[in-house]
Amino acid sequence: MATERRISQQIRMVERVLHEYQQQRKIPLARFLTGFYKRNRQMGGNDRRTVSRLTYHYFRIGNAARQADLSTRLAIAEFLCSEDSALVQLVLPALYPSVDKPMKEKLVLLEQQTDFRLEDVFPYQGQLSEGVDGSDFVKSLFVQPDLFIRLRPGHEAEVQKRLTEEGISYRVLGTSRLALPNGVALDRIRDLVGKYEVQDDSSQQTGTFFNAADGESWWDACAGAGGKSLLLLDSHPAINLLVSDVRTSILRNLDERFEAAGITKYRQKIIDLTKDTAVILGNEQFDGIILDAPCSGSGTWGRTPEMITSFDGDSIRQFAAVQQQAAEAVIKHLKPGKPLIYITCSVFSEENEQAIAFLQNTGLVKLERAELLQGYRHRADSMFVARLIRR
Ligand SMILES: C[S@@+](CC[C@H](N)C(=O)[O-])C[C@H]1O[C@@H](n2cnc3c(N)ncnc32)[C@H](O)[C@@H]1O
Repeated sequence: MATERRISQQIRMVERVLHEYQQQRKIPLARFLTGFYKRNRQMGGNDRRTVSRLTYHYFRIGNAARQADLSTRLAIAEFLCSEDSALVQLVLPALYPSVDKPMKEKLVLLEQQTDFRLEDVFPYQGQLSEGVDGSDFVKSLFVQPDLFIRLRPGHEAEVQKRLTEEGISYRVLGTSRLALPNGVALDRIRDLVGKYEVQDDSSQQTGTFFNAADGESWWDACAGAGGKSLLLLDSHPAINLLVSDVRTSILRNLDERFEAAGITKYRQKIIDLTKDTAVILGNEQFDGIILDAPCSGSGTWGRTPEMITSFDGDSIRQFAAVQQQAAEAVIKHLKPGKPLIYITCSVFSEENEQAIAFLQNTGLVKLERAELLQGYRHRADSMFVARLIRR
């Protein structure tokens, strides 16, 4: 009975979270929850963890079973996304014995016994890129992706040794790639700062498209906090790098990250790629340009499932317009025969292969290689990357 009361309280708390979150929808759920718990200090650690889990699961089922009342909907989401749940036991007792069954079986049971329909979860199935299996992609949204780190050159053995000493479990994916359970507080291991980078596995894979050479000059034109730049510099330390972004604040994060990594030799500028870049760059020409374009982020929604329902589908077109404009702007600064690396963390064709088709149609570039990195198949982000050569 005590458990029943506790679960009812947790459901009411989730209701409050959802109601308050509705008012400020623009911020990520993770940030909202941090603020919510600060305002509700009476909540204990267990309640916080449960409320966070329930809220994330609620968003993971997107638009499915929308007509169901909150407790049923939470139970459906819990059934699908967890291997055990007191809430399922209470609200959907007939399904509870199957809560630890494989997802495939659970989906069949849910569709037989509730209003849940897989096709209702993700509203943009028709807009997916070639090479994305719609059904597998949607199922990946029910699972929290892993945390991936890239071990910086020379520190591979030390980082693994320290993780083991700290009792942190990890999977080795390659000489410098590790997968860890999400939520591991790595930053508390102070002596490892600068020796690894938190970087999604697909993001790390984009580096195989760079193929730079010593002495070349490269421009990371949407550098953000510098994830791709660090990847580039770690494999090609002897290049000359310009980093730019439209946001000053994010470039400050980049500076801090570069400092921690011991990287001091780079140029930095604030450049808005939707404006005339010649004002700042003159006619400077580069041997390689990375355009990690602003995008819908739909390949990362396993980490931010609140986006499944809050994303405005019309904005895909707006992102695509900015991507085309930005790519045309940077291509002007590329030497003939040299590569533009176009990257998105989107699974939408309008931001991916259609952007490439547009750029090829300008006659300015030819496509060397493109790939949809199917992170959704192994608990990572999904990304698109293309290498285009300036004619
Ligand atoms: C996908 S993020 C870059 C992530 C970064 N490359 C990394 O690996 O960590 C896209 C970046 O594009 C920047 N951006 C958005 N609009 C822009 C514009 N008009 N001109 C230049 N940069 C822009 C954003 O500020 C954001 O940092």
